[in-house]
Amino acid sequence: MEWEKSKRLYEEACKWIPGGVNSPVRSARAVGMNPIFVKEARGCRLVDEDGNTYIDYVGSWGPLIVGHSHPDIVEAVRRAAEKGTSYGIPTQLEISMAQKVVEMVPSIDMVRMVSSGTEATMSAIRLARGYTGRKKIIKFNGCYHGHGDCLLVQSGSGLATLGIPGSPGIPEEIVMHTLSLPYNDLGQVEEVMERMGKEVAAIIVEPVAANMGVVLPRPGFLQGLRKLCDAFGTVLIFDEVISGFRLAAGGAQEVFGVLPDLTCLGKIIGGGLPVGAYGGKREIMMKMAPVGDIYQAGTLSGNPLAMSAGLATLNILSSAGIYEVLEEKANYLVHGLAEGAKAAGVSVRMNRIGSLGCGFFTAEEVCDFESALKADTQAYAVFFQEMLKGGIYMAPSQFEAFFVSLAHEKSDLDRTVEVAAQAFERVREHSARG
Ligand SMILES: NCC(=O)CCC(=O)O
Repeated sequence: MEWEKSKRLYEEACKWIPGGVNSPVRSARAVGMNPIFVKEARGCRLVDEDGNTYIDYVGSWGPLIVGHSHPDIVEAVRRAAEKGTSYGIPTQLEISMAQKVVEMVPSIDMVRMVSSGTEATMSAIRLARGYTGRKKIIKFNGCYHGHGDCLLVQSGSGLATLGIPGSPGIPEEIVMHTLSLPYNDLGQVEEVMERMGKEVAAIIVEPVAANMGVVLPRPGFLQGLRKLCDAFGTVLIFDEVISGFRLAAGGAQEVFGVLPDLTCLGKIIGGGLPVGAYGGKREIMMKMAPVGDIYQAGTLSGNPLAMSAGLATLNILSSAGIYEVLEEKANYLVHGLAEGAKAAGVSVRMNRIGSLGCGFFTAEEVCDFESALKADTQAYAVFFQEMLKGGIYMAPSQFEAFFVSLAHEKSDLDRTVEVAAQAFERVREHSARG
């Protein structure tokens, strides 16, 4: 496989864009490569500028659950664009979107659209603080809630890939109110809440952590957070930017039967266009301006193109049996991958829920950030490179998820398993060489 054109484009990009990328996670540095430059994509397939084709498991980091350039989405965006791309004036589309979200997500009574997941979490935190009149927030190590200042503490995603805990440029006065605790350790949360629960505005959590690889909540963890928030008058925020509409129509809260006070959404709700949303209990949401005095705004919030793409996606996801289909595809894939790793004698921990998954190159159970960080990132780099050469595009980091879409056919999954079997062999050879 040749990457001549991608290489040239990368060199050119680096002259004008820091690191050649508009988001650090797109860099392939951690896996010892340059990024590929995409020309186009359809279904589950990407085509790069050199004409190489890949089966894609990144899906734009989650939004493309129905696959690339799905005809319904393309048509919805085209129709919307013909009527204007943005007004900054309310549209009926925004009502349809709000109704759809309220119908699908169990805990949401009212919702506000924004333009990214980062905006959603920033706004939800402000709302929780404004509503409670408290400053402190609790988050969890390895969870990533976008790049807003007060949440960039012990974060996953690109920070985990780069091995950095936070970012210069964030004054300590801003993060002094953020406490980051180990994911899945309810005991520690209880202890902190006993001490200072009345000062804690919000507990924010990815109900399924998907930015340190994928880590599932232990039985009772989410329920325990709910109880603590009830006991101390703290707002429970689920960041379902990744898990929302991915695990089920109602996201992780539906799957685990735990209802947060506020939910942050993004990715799938925009069908591949820039979007975010936060919503929840009416009583809390009504504190937002212009009815209340907590402020949040946006030129492109509720953008008609994004609403149209999002609604078209949510309509597909509302059909009966869709999540069972996704479950079946992802289960099939993960079984195949696990068998390949076993046959090659490589220790891989497959963590999966629905069409969201990850393989950690470690023999130990991965249940939090600490155990995730024990994964062998060199082994992952070898795996990534071999998969890429075989025409399979995985996330260029051990600490990101893979996403199975409705567009992945059995033959695509079979091909993936076949390439992976070889890739695991290369990993074993590489490890044997030390
Ligand atoms: N876990 C990574 C993402 O969700 C993608 C957002 C980004 O570009 O940082």
